[in-house]
Order: sequence, then C-alpha cells, then structure tokens
Amino acid sequence: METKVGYFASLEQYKPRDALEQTIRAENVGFDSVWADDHFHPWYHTNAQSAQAWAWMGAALEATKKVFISTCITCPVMRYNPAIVAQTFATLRQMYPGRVGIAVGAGEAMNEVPVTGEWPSVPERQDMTVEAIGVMRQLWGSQEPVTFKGKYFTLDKAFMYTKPEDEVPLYFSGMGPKGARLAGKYGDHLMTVAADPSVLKNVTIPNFVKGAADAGKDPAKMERAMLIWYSVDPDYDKAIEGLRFWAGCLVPAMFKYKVYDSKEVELHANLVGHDTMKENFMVATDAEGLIKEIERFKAAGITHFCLGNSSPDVNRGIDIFKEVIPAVKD
Ligand SMILES: C[C@H](OP(=O)(O)OC[C@@H](O)[C@@H](O)[C@@H](O)CN1c2cc(O)ccc2Cc2c1[nH]c(=O)[nH]c2=O)C(=O)N[C@@H](CCC(=O)N[C@@H](CCC(=O)O)C(=O)O)C(=O)O
Ligand SMILES: CCCCCC(=O)CC
Repeated sequence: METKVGYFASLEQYKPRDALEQTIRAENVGFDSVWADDHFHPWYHTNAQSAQAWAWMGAALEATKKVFISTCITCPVMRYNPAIVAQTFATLRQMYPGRVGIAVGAGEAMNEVPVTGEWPSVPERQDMTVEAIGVMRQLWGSQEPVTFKGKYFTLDKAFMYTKPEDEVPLYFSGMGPKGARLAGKYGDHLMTVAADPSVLKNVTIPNFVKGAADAGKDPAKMERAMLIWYSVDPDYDKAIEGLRFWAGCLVPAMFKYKVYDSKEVELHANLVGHDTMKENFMVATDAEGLIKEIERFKAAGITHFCLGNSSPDVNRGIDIFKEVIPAVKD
C-alpha cells in the first residue's frame, strides 16, 4: 500500500485561521491529507485554542483544491449525537466528493465531561462507539427511513435526505489491543497514536488485522493511520521543547481518569521530561532526521501518517516536507 503523508492541523494549538493558512501551505507542499482534532477542551491551557472541528473543516475544504480532510478524531457518543455526526459528514462529502473522511473513537474526558458531566468506563464507551457507527452507517446507507432502538441510541423513522454518492470513509481509533480489534471489525481503516514501534508491530496492528479478518474483510486493503507530533529546528533542544503543548498526551492517567480541566492537564504536561518526549514524538534538526523517524514507523506497519507540527517555526515545519514527502513515498 502506498504511504500517505498527512498534516494534522492542531486546532487546540493554533487559531483556526492560522490552522487554515497552514492547511493551504501543506496542500501546496504535497501533503496527501489534512486532519483536525475534534476537541472541546484542549490538551494545554496557556495560549491554547479549541475551535469546533466541523465548522473549520467546511472552511478548509472550500479553501483547498484536492486534499483529503478528516477529523482526527470525533467521539460520536456523548456530546454529539451520532445521527447529527452522520448528517454533518454526509453533507460535507456530498459538497466535496472524495475529499471528506471521519475518524471516530471512544472519547476523552476533557471533551465530554465539561458539557455532559458523564464519564462512562472505557469498555462502555467502546460499546457506545460501535453502536454509534451502526447508527451512522444505517443513515448513510438506507434509502428508507430508519427506526432503531439500541442500548444507547434511538432512531425513529429518521431519513437522511442529503447523502454523498459514496460512503464516508471511517477511520476507527484503537489505542489499546481491544480498541485495535474493534477498529478492524467496525472501521474501514485503523487510526492510532504513536507508540513504541514494537507495540504497533506486535500488538496494535495484529489485533487490527484479526478484527478485520474476523469480520470477513481484507486487512491488506485497509490503511493503518497514526497520529504523531513532530518538531524540527536546527537547535535540537529547542525542537524538543517545541512539543511541550502535547506532552500531556504522554501521561496514561489522562485517558483512564476523569481529568478534564486543561489547567490540570498542563500541570501534568509540564512534568514530562525531554527523554520521554524524544521517545514518543519525532524530533529532528533537518529533513534527514524526519525521514529516519518516519521510516521507523513505516517499518512497524504504518501506512498513513498524520503529522502534528509543533515546530518553533511552523512554516519551516511545513516547507521541509518538500524534501521529506518524496523520500518516504514508496
Ligand atoms: C483508552 C484506550 O481505549 P481505545 O478504545 O483503544 O482508544 C481510545 C481512544 O481512541 C479515544 O480516547 C480517542 O477519543 C482519543 N483521541 C484520538 C485517538 C487517536 O488514535 C488519534 C487521535 C485522537 C485525537 C482525539 C481523540 N479523542 C477526541 O475526543 N478528540 C480527538 O481529537 C485503551 O487503552 N483501551 C484498552 C482497554 C483499556 C481499559 O478498558 N481499561 C480498563 C481498566 C483495565 C485495567 O486497569 O485492568 C478501564 O480503564 O476501565 C483496550 O485494550 O482497548
Ligand atoms: C496519546 C495521544 C492521543 C491523542 C489525543 C488527542 O486528543 C490529540 C488531539
């Protein structure tokens, strides 16, 4: 499968219009795709943003010519109703054929708790996500009104009038082994986040492949996409520190416990050391360093990279891909 290189537009880190300028620049440099984080609260407090991803996507699709644009990722089960998620992405894909995708996952406390007060366990949210996908697919695919009474969601003669010509490609986020199996079974493609390449190769991807095979799909035709942040700067230490905004993502407790105040996330993020950041993010002083980092994850089985640019000089962090993209394409 051809390697794809995507740009993660970081709506939590940059003002929406700045993320839009970056997106236009990334398309011109040759990125295959653009991905938008779908958040309510951000992963850092100081100087943070948190624009609504779907509103931003409409503007980004109109401002670009051909690049594929998706969320990364939308949790379709708590603050959003899955029928409205389905309607939104069907509308976008009808307007921009072939260019719109969605990635879904079981959610994060910082996005759901502030506006619902609820925080079910991981297994329950995974179960809700699977049911939500069923709701979305029924609405996308049905030529008749749909009535459905599930454990979590209900449709009563619901009909989607505005549909695209083909279904919206759905990336399913699996970070743990069970999540990866569900991704294979219910998603069109895998979305995951950077982890030790040996974990990706020996745990995440095999579980994804098993889930797909169990569902009678051909896993070889399914992408394995991964979100990872990078920072590039001639001064290596400055490059590492550029990634501080995202260091909270490296604290496992953020996914397990009900932490939803960005100021609290920031306190954790500020305790993460440079060694941990170096191991989990891509840090480089030049294009060659970035190419090496991407090749490490390609060897682990990743086929689509969603690259979050946290470089001190953001435009340099985009333009350097003129050299990187041709080198990492098969
Ligand atoms: C927590 C793991 O669950 P999993 O389903 O695998 O992954 C969850 C994530 O997909 C979501 O949190 C997702 O919403 C995060 N996310 C995101 C994910 C991604 O791959 C790329 C980009 C993004 C950006 C983004 C996200 N979310 C948003 O809302 N918005 C965004 O923009 C996991 O570890 N699962 C394990 C099982 C864990 C479990 O059940 N633990 C039990 C206790 C077990 C024990 O202690 O013994 C528990 O916690 O109750 C698995 O195997 O699946
Ligand atoms: C381990 C990182 C998971 C990604 C979390 C996120 O919400 C990024 C936008």
